[in-house]
Amino acid sequence: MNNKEFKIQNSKLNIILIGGGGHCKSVVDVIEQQNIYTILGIIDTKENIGKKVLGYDVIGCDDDLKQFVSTCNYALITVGHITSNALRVRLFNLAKEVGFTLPVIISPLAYVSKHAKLEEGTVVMHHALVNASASVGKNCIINSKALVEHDVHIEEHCHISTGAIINGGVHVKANTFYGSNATCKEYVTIDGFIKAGSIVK
Ligand SMILES: CC(=O)SCCNC(=O)CCNC(=O)[C@H](O)C(C)(C)COP(=O)(O)OP(=O)(O)OC[C@H]1O[C@@H](n2cnc3c(N)ncnc32)[C@H](O)[C@@H]1OP(=O)(O)O
Repeated sequence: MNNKEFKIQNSKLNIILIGGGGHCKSVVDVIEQQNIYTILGIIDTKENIGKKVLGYDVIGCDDDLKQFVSTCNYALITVGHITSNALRVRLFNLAKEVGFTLPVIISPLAYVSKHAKLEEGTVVMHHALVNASASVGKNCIINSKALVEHDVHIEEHCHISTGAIINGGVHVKANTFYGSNATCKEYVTIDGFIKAGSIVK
């Protein structure tokens, strides 16, 4: 390794991922492509400590979170959200409480307008598009190939699933699950559980 490579590797920021299931795997891929953070390990249930997710060690469970803050400033909630987001919300609040910073993670394969605003702990996955004047609250998942159009306002703790379309000016209330391939009329308000493939008018 030459000097330049060494400096680049050491200038990367450490992050831990909280939740070691399927969504975690997709987020690992985004973070690896982004090449800004070094994944120190995964937090999952006690039974899974010592196992690996895509080569990264499960290093602890929720109870251990506080001990990692001194070696790692950054964390992201990588538990998924389909039937309920209660666990994502609880872990987000816990991570904040113990002192982690929850960054915005954007895939290098996504497009996020410089006129859009994203809040802490939100992830924008591969090939998603967030257009001008859109805003996305904290701890949201904008999943692969989702389209969030101009002037959309998404409140906190929402999951906009794979391939979903949110047309211009729509307001998505907090904790909403918006299923894969769902679409909607422009400037409507969306709240709750929207099934995959729905049309919201
Ligand atoms: C990377 C990724 O994989 S992102 C994954 C994104 N996944 C999706 O978009 C699919 C989400 N699921 C759905 O939209 C629906 O389950 C469907 C459309 C696939 C099936 O719907 P239906 O056949 O009409 O089934 P039904 O209405 O009985 O609901 C089935 C499931 O939907 C979910 N569901 C339906 N309504 C609700 C609701 N109001 N709140 C929470 N969950 C609900 C539950 O998971 C339910 O499972 P259960 O059997 O444990 O209750």
